[in-house]
Amino acid sequence: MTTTETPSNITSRPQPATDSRPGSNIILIGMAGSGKTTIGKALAHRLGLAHVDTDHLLEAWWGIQLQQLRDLLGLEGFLEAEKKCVQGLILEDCVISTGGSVVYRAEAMRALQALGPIIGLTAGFPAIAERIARNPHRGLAIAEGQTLEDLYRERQDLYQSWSDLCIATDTHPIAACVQTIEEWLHGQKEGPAERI
Ligand SMILES: Nc1ncnc2c1ncn2[C@@H]1O[C@H](COP(=O)(O)OP(=O)(O)OP(=O)(O)O)[C@@H](O)[C@H]1O
Ligand SMILES: O=C(O)C1=C[C@@H](O)[C@@H](O)[C@H](O)C1
Ligand SMILES: [Mg+2]
Repeated sequence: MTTTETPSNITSRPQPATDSRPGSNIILIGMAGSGKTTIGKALAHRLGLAHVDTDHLLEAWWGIQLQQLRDLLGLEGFLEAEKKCVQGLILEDCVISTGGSVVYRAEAMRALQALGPIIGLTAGFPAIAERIARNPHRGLAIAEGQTLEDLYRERQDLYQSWSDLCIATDTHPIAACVQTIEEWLHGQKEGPAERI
């Protein structure tokens, strides 16, 4: 080791290996309750990949639940913490489920784009409202005075514009969503990537 090298085993973050394959992950985005965690786990299992959920990383890093973190940091602070978490990801061959609010930070989305194709999970507002009501402990990055429907409408174009593929999770069961994603990924390996 020369004197200019940083001892990588002590303080520096691990860097991607020189033979790393950027883009080998699969990223899921979508509204809270759209199924990022559920489909992410099932897809990872199906493909034999590891599953990483950035919501769980944030909770582990801060040691508190997401809604508590949102309350502690405020909306902007939460979005910044989520962005930093995503920008710090160094991953290969993982299915990455994200938080619903990650689309509010373009830098975070560009970091995700570098990690692999982005799949947007969609569902109509009634299904999202029902799924969120079923799990009231689910955190939400919602501004004061905003309704869930406002939030849903505000985000639709964002999710769509960052997605390489969109899959409806309210009209297809989990296994069918996983199969469609798997087939699409297979097609991507054979031909050039296409935004649909
Ligand atoms: N086809 C489907 N795909 C995914 N989830 C489905 C489907 N049908 C029903 N569900 C249900 O919808 C819910 C989706 O919740 P999940 O926690 O996976 O969403 P999420 O996008 O990760 O939300 P959050 O952003 O809050 O983490 C689960 O209760 C799941 O069982
Ligand atoms: O859609 C949202 O606003 C959120 C969804 C969750 O995944 C968490 O990332 C967080 O609670 C915010
Ligand atoms: Mg989730």
